[in-house]
Amino acid sequence: MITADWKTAKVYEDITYTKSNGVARIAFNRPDVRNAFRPKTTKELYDAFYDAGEDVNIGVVLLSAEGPSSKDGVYSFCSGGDQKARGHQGYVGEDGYHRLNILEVQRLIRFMPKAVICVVPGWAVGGGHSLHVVCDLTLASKEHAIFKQTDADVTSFDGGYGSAYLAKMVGQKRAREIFFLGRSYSAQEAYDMGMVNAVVPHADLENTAYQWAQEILEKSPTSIRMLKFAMNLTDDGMVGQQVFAGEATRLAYMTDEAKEGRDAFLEKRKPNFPKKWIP
Ligand SMILES: CC(C)(COP(=O)(O)OP(=O)(O)OC[C@H]1O[C@@H](n2cnc3c(N)ncnc32)[C@H](O)[C@@H]1OP(=O)(O)O)[C@@H](O)C(=O)NCCC(=O)NCCSC(=O)c1cc(O)c2ccccc2c1O
Repeated sequence: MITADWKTAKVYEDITYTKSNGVARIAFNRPDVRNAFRPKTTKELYDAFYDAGEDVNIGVVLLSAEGPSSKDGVYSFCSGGDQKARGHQGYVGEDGYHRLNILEVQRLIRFMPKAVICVVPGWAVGGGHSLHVVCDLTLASKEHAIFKQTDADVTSFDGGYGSAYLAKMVGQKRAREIFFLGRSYSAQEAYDMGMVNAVVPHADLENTAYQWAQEILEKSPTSIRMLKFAMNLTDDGMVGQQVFAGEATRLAYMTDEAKEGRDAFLEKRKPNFPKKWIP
């Protein structure tokens, strides 16, 4: 078992960002408001996820949360958009613009060629629930994780991955129940529905996520990225095909054929491709 030795990768205001032995950990850090995200939070999340995606030494990302709340000791993963920052068109940032830019973070998680594990130590609500849905894997605290969709209470519906992809995961009837009734579900209930990979004692949650990450890091990086994009493909339509095909193009670039095509162009001659049509 490898013990994590987290080193700060960058200092932010609303999140923490650390790295250890091939793993990046990005964590919400507004526990007193159940880790609700405001535009500053989503901007920081985007920046950290982008960095983790670009870092060739990072193979797995954990999306987690700091806590508990200093006010009442309650643990949370994320309670979605900060309703105090909500204006009439979106969530209002320091620049005064209204944004729904958590969707950009969702797309970054979805399209990054690395596994993203969601670590849920407490409440996963509204847009926080949708974030867990879009991550590749979810581990949940046995004692404190609670899954709840409040979108229909606050007229803010995630009509993309948060709902449609959830339905693929737990089935249409359960997904409609989750959104239409807005009930709370325990980690075990979420596991039984198929939207959580493991229910873990709270004290072991972070370490378990780290060990799962280490197991993934032992696998072939090319296989992990191709498998992730293959599993995304049918649900992501033409964009899913584009992302998967980009990886196929990268593999094709590595062949002698591709080198010959490039060199022939640069040398202003006809390409002499190897005449081998593999069966
Ligand atoms: C999460 C809760 C169920 C927890 O309930 P509990 O009783 O344990 O805690 P309190 O309610 O007392 O909260 C403690 C403290 O935190 C503040 N707080 C909690 N959540 C938020 C929040 N989302 N925004 C702002 N502040 C929050 C709360 O006010 C308390 O502060 P005090 O100062 O009074 O101590 C419960 O808190 C809860 O239901 N929270 C709200 C959940 C919610 O409705 N979230 C928004 C859903 S919509 C959304 O997230 C969303 C965002 C997007 O950007 C989208 C973009 C595009 C499409 C869809 C989007 C989307 O759906």
